[in-house]
Amino acid sequence: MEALDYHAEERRKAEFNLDEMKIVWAGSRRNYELSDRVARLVASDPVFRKDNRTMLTRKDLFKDTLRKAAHAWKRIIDLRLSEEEANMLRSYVDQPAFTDLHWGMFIPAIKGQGTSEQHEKWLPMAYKMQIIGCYAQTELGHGSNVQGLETTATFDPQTDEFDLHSPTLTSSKWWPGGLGKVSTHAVVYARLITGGQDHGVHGFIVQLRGLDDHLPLPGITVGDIGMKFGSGAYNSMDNGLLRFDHVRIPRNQMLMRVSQVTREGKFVQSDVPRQLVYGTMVYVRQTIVSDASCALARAVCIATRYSAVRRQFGSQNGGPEIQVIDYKTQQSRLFPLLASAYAFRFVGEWLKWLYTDVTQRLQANDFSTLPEAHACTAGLKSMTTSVTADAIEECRKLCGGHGYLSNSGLPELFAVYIPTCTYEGDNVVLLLQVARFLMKTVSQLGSGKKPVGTTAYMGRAEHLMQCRCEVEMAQDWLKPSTILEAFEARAVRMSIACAKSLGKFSNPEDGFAELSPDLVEVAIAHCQLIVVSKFLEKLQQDIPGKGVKRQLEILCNVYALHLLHKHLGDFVATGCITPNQGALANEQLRLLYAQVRPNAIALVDAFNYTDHYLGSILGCYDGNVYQKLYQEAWKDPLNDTVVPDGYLEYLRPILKQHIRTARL
Ligand SMILES: CC/C=C\C/C=C\C/C=C\C/C=C\CCCCC(=O)SCCNC(=O)CCNC(=O)[C@H](O)C(C)(C)COP(=O)(O)OP(=O)(O)OC[C@H]1O[C@@H](n2cnc3c(N)ncnc32)[C@H](O)[C@@H]1OP(=O)(O)O
Ligand SMILES: Cc1cc2nc3c(=O)[nH]c(=O)nc-3n(C[C@H](O)[C@H](O)[C@H](O)COP(=O)(O)OP(=O)(O)OC[C@H]3O[C@@H](n4cnc5c(N)ncnc54)[C@H](O)[C@@H]3O)c2cc1C
Repeated sequence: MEALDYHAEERRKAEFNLDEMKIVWAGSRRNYELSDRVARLVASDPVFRKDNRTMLTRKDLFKDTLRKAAHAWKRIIDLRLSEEEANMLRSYVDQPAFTDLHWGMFIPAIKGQGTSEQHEKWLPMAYKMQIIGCYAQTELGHGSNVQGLETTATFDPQTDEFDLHSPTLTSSKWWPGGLGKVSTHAVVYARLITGGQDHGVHGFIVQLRGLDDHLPLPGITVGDIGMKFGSGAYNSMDNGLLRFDHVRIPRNQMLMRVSQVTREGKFVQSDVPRQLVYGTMVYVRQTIVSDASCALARAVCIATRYSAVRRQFGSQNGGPEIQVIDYKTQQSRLFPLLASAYAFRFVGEWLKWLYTDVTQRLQANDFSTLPEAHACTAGLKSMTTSVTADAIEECRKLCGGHGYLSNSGLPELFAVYIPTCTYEGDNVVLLLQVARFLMKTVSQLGSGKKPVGTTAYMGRAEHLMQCRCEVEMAQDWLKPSTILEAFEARAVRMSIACAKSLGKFSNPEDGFAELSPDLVEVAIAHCQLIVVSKFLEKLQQDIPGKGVKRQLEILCNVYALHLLHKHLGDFVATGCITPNQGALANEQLRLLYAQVRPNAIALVDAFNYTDHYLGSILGCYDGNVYQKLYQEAWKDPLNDTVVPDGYLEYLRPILKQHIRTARL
């Protein structure tokens, strides 16, 4: 018997080839096939069940995480999965674990900052998971200010060793994932001291626990920092604390690609810029942008499918009520998020390319694109994670009361997702880095140095400062060049206005501090321009499949025009557009929503998420929401007994007292 599909009618409405859209979303046919196979593999494996995890105690959740990680590793070995497939498998298991940090930061830190001898020694053990590592940078007293870290690594020429020490309470390492209970090793960031001189923060490979008994090595105090936001959620991770009491490590465990310490204790700074010590963060920020599109797509998929099932008001002659997805307000809240998911997907693809390019250049000692890579990864990490975190909460509200149920999947997704706005760089701190980069670019405009890459538009500042938007009718807003010029003009005008204001301060640092809220806005305008322009560039590509390109054009316009509507103040205040042109953009936006509507369900189907990965009754593929909610309610442990525990001790006496009082 064919299973009932409550979305069948919605799916029939789609005006594009879904299979081709799935490939666009995945990046290529190969990626699609790989990811589809791995997602199904995880979904069909009972060990990876996750429907009960919000009910587990912290200890049970942690043990469950260890069990899943061990099982995942077994599957990876047994099935001889490639590194790419293994990463996919871990991400579909969808439970934050120490392995994220081992593969995502410990290994990349050694690869990026270690010498070839260090690669040869450490990487084979790490790849086989004979050692498990984490990334121990943040301290109790300092996270954002990396140069403010206090842990010391003092070279002792007598023994050819470093002495790792935590001199203060605030120097305790605090937060590293995987550190609390699992990691045998860590890349520890500490101030390098040689001959009494402080050379700033560098990375060191330090063994923390015995490989036979898992006990902390002498001089090491290590443990978990405690429960975090939400039930389940990120509590599967053992974020840890760590203190060193004069722990000795051999000299060759300092990561020495950027700087070296010789046998005699001489500090040698190579030609490689010191910022490469921050390289692992750049790598992870880049991956976080792609992950943002996945998390956003997940929330949007749940809210869209549920909005098509849910009906409220408007029944005519006893007929069905209106699907909430047909309310214009619902569309104006939901469809920009759907468009943003696609936009972040494409900018994530581009950022991956940029990162690969900069890595290849670094290997050839070309450091010219490093500032651009830093600004793009920092800015886009910040912008996409902030939008996604807010969007998950918006999707919860779009699902009304049922969105607040744990089994909607949204509370847990929110709790797991929100720390991305903080980790790997606080989002405001990162936007200020972008602003610095932009102000530097503006200051060099008259010097003959041509801005390149994502700031190339600033080379056309003269035109962009005085150009007038030519929109006369709503449909004029559909011209890519019109949209692009409006975003470029807004970004450049905001940058130059801020640069001028900065120029009024005698001390530039005072000016930067004073104007920092405006500078954050400038950075956001620049990042939004990048996302819009990369979406438009994507549309220049040959995109096969009936109606696929057309849908993407619609989504691109929704993305750009909803931003224009949201930030109308910026656009109008900088004189890029008139208030009337702003109103025309809004008119066009409404027309675009009507075009998205029949395709909405198919556009979220294109994410190809299994019900297992989505983990949401409201977002389940077949849309059989009410029956599933009803069945699920009875599985709650509170419903194991008809009369609850505690009735005799606490409820009955009150009720009886009531009866006694009534009798009086
Ligand atoms: C299921 C998942 C599966 C797989 C996922 C795969 C991978 C993901 C893995 C794990 C993810 C899971 C969990 C996440 C765990 C999170 C881990 C962490 O949070 S680690 C700790 C992160 N910490 C931070 O990000 C700290 C933020 N602070 C900084 O980066 C810096 O201190 C600063 C704010 C940039 C300031 O640094 P500093 O004071 O040194 O710099 P200045 O402002 O003086 O600038 C000097 C100069 O340097 C340039 N610059 C700064 N940073 C960089 C850089 N990274 N690269 C290149 N250049 C940089 C800066 O622009 C200045 O340039 P100038 O103006 O002089 O030209
Ligand atoms: C779940 C999670 C996992 C983590 N995993 C790891 C890990 O594996 N390894 C690791 O080393 N670290 C890890 N961290 C730590 C994380 O990287 C830091 O918390 C993060 O970099 C932010 O630093 P902070 O906590 O010092 O924030 P703070 O800098 O103290 O921020 C507090 C507030 O001050 C503001 N602020 C700070 N500086 C400025 C400024 N210059 N200008 C304007 N405003 C400013 C911020 O915007 C923010 O509002 C993790 C954190 C979390 C939450």
